[in-house]
Amino acid sequence: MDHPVSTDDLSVVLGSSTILRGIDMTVTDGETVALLGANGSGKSTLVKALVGVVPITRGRARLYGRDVTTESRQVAWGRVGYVPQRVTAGGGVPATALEVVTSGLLDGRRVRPGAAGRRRALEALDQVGLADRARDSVQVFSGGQQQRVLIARALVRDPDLLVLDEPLAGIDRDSKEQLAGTLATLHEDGRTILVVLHELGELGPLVERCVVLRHGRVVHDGAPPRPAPGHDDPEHEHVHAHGGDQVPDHHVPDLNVEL
Ligand SMILES: Nc1ncnc2c1ncn2[C@@H]1O[C@H](COP(=O)(O)OP(=O)(O)OP(=O)(O)O)[C@@H](O)[C@H]1O
Repeated sequence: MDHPVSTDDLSVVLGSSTILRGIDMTVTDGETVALLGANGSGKSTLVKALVGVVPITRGRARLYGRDVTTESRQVAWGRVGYVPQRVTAGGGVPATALEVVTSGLLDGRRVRPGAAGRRRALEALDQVGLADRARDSVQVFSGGQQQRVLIARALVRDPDLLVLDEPLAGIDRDSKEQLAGTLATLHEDGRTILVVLHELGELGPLVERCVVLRHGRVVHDGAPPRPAPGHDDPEHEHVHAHGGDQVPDHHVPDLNVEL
């Protein structure tokens, strides 16, 4: 079975630093997996290595069974949508939201995506709630709106595997909920989603498995950390009896895995 993502003893050294150490990770068809970990634990480097942006020093990474280093030309890149961590969608080049999203369809062979492609790009913009801004320059967009344009750019290929690096960072609450809804629909459709997150947040209900990195190693791979019973109840006051005294309990209850 060729899984959407599999890594085998993957290590990445950048400069003189070992960033990832012996990562074994598999994402199976239709799964939604969150990649969690503290700042600098290597989450972005791992997804960059998976999509061939960062060179792999040892071990291997495969997408749909093809080695991203040695079989790069055979990898089904058309099945993969990648949303990098918060970069500007404009890149200094004046372009409308529609142009940026349409460029996600270009694969080096087709010079112009044509009317069908533009229709598809409009649908993708609609999925992120920006259809009405299609013809505006992304340079005037807010950071969160630019992020949504980049997500639309990945969605326009109708990918089977979506790899997103902190897609909700810097996005307002309504847009987060909208994007969570879009990802939920893709998940129900059977797509595979690997998403780098700081906290489960709005995507919590969607995530089936968490891989937690610390100092470039996997320290947890399994069920999402769940709040202790009752702690996710908004009415819960986090006050427990300790030897007869009521002592306020200020620990953060929603992530039991130490990051
Ligand atoms: N090109 C590079 N050269 C050297 N070190 C790098 C390079 N890119 C990243 N690093 C280092 O690798 C480590 C992991 O970075 P990475 O961006 O993967 O972490 P992260 O878990 O995604 O963090 P964050 O949550 O802050 O985005 C960091 O210490 C970073 O400084």
